[in-house]
Order: sequence, then structure tokens, then C-alpha cells
Amino acid sequence: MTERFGSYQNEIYLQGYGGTTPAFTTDATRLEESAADLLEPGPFWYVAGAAGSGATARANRAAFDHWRIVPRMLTDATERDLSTTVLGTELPAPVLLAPVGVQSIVHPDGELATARAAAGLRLPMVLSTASSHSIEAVAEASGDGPRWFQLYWPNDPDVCGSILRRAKEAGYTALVVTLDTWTLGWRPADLDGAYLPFLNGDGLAVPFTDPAFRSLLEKTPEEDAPTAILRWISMVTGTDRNWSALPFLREHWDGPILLKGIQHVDDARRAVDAGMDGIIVSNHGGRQVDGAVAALDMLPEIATAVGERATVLFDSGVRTGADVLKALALGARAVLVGRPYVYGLAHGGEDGVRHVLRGLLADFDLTMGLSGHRTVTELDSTVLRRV
Ligand SMILES: Cc1cc2nc3c(=O)[nH]c(=O)nc-3n(C[C@H](O)[C@H](O)[C@H](O)COP(=O)(O)O)c2cc1C
Ligand SMILES: CCCCC(=O)C(=O)O
Repeated sequence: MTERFGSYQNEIYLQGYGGTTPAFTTDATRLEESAADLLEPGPFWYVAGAAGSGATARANRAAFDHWRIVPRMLTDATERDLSTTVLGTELPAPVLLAPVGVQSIVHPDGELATARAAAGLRLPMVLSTASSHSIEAVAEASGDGPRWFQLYWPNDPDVCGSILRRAKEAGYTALVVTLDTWTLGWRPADLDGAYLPFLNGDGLAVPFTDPAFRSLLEKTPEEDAPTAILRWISMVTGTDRNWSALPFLREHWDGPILLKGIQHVDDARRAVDAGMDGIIVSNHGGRQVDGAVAALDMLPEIATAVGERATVLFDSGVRTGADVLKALALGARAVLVGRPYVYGLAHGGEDGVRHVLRGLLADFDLTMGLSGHRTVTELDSTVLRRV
């Protein structure tokens, strides 16, 4: 039996006796609104923004509304066990922290604070290659907490190999390879503010601390930042990494590998045929292809096609406990959550991330119980109705 996450609800109500309320909202919509009040427009819109008209970001949310939970009564769901295992990592609940780069733009502690909050809850943090703190520093902050590493795949084999080696040595167990962001999508809010954090040096701690990357430069990044920044950007953009390059990753990583950004069932099959251990059905939170299909709308087909042979995870639009339940019922083994915990970080560093994650877990726990489910393995599409 794992911790009863739902008890966070009682904890909050009891605080009311002492005359206090949570430091900030438990509601996903208001959370984004209050982050807008808190942050400068540049960082806020970098996080909140999406590609183009925002159609895909909105569709990601709307897709959840087409599925409704059909609660069951008197099922003895008072004692719940939300735990699961994902590619060798034991999770107290089926939630991971999505890789989010440049977290120092919303809070100076950035990924270090996120790592501490995630480790305290034993939820895996997926560290981005675009982290504001080094692989090793985040590992230290994470302690014995579960951690995975997300790769933006440099086209220089020595640099790629060096980064993977560092991640492995620092205790990151699974590798997430993001495929949908080989160049940035058209993001009007960032363009209007002419705001790209990388050009300020944010999100470059991984290459800048990497000996293989540094050895390619005539001047160190400290001496000549612009040249180093542009060199790195050119290394991780472009389409010269393709399906036939996947064996390189296998040779340089001896743990599970997942491909992130899969949206078509044929790509899911191809990933699994190529020996990948898992995929993440995701459209990058609507930040890349405006007009792309909602990630949730592709999940059932993909999970049916490859779910027996590989681990299927999901992200893009998860905001509430009901969303977690729905994604699991539609075939995901676990979900990743992105923007909400970043808003938590903006509000209160480590404590802020913890509040957001505990809220999501409590909401999920109570939603499970009140709809009559004791374990995540019993969820399938029969618990939902399409409307
Ligand atoms: C500010 C920001 C930065 C991100 N950086 C990365 C990244 O470095 N690597 C990556 O694979 N995905 C990145 N993502 C995408 C997330 O991993 C995830 O796919 C997305 O946020 C999920 O959607 P959600 O925000 O609706 O939960 C980023 C997302 C945001 C909002
Ligand atoms: C190279 C892009 C890194 C950040 C990212 O993935 C995003 O802003 O969505």
C-alpha cells in the first residue's frame, strides 16, 4: 500500500483551522493566470505559449472533454494502490515530470528545485538537454530520487556520446529521445517579444559543461558565448538524424530508450520494430505543429498497435486527476506533466513544484476512488464513455 495521496486534501482543509490557505491555487487554469501575474512577459509566454494560433494546444485540452468517466459504486475502493512500474522504475503513481528546458527563466533554482520536489515524492524527473543546470548538479539535487534523461540529439557523435556517458554515470536510468523539435516551431508570442532564452545563455549548462563540446571550440563559452551558443544550436537542429541512426543510441546507452513526439501509428510501429523500449505519444504540448491532431486523439490507436510490445507513455494537456485517469484508460502506462509544475516552480521553487504535484496526485487518487477503482491496472476504455 502506498501513501494515500488524497490525504493532501485533508491537510489543506485542516490548514484552514490555523487560518491559512495554500500559498497558491490548486486549480490548473488559475495556476496559469497567476503565473502570468508573477512572471515577466518573456518567460511567461515562453512557457505558456504554443505554436501558431494555439489550435493544437487548445485541442489537447478539448480532447479530454470528449471522454467522460463512468463512476462505479460500492466497489471497495477505499484502499487504493496507484503504484506502477515503468521500464524498471518504480512509481508511487503513474506520473512523471516532463522534460522542460530553461527552468531558470522562471526561478533561479530551476531544475535543482524541481529535482528536489520530484525526489521527495519519488516521481521520476526527466531532465532536459536544455537544462539550466548541469547533468551532475541536478543528479546531486535529486539524490536517490528516480531520474531519466531527455536527449536533444547532437549530430556530433563525440558530443552525443559524451553527454550520454555523463547522464549514465550520474544515475539517469532511462533515455528519452525527443524527435519533434529538430527546429523550433513558429511561436508568435515569443516572436512578438523577440524572446529566445537560449540566446541569453539560458538552457545551455549541459553543452557548456561538456568536455567534448568544449574541445570543439576555439574560445571557451565563457570567453565567447555567442559563438558557442550558435555552434550548439546548429548541432541539435536539422534532420540528419534519422531512423537508421537509432543503433548509435543503443550502442551508447545501456538502459531503456523511449522516443518522444510520436503521433502516427506507423511511427510507433517503426520505433518498436527498431528495438525501442517505449514511446511517448506527445505533440510537445502544442508547441511545434499548429493544427496537429490532439495527442490524446492518437493515443488509443497507438496503444492498441504497440502497447503489448513496448511501453506507451503520454503527454500534452494533462492538467487534472481525471485527465490522468482518462489517459491511462486509453492505453498509457503513465503520463508526463509539463507546464503546471513549471508554474509551481515560478510560484515557490521546490515548495511550489511540490504543491502542484501533490495536488495532481491527490486529485487523481480521489478521482480513482470515487469512480470505483483501486489500482491503475484495472483501467481500460470500458471505464469511459465517448461523448
Ligand atoms: C517551457 C517548456 C520547455 C520545454 N522543453 C522541452 C525540452 O527541453 N525537451 C523536451 O523533450 N520537451 C520539452 N518540452 C515539452 C514537454 O516535455 C511536454 O511535451 C509538454 O510540455 C507537455 O505538454 P503540457 O505542458 O501540456 O503538459 C517543453 C515544454 C515547455 C512548456
Ligand atoms: C530546443 C528547444 C528546447 C526547449 C523546448 O523543447 C521547447 O521550448 O518546447
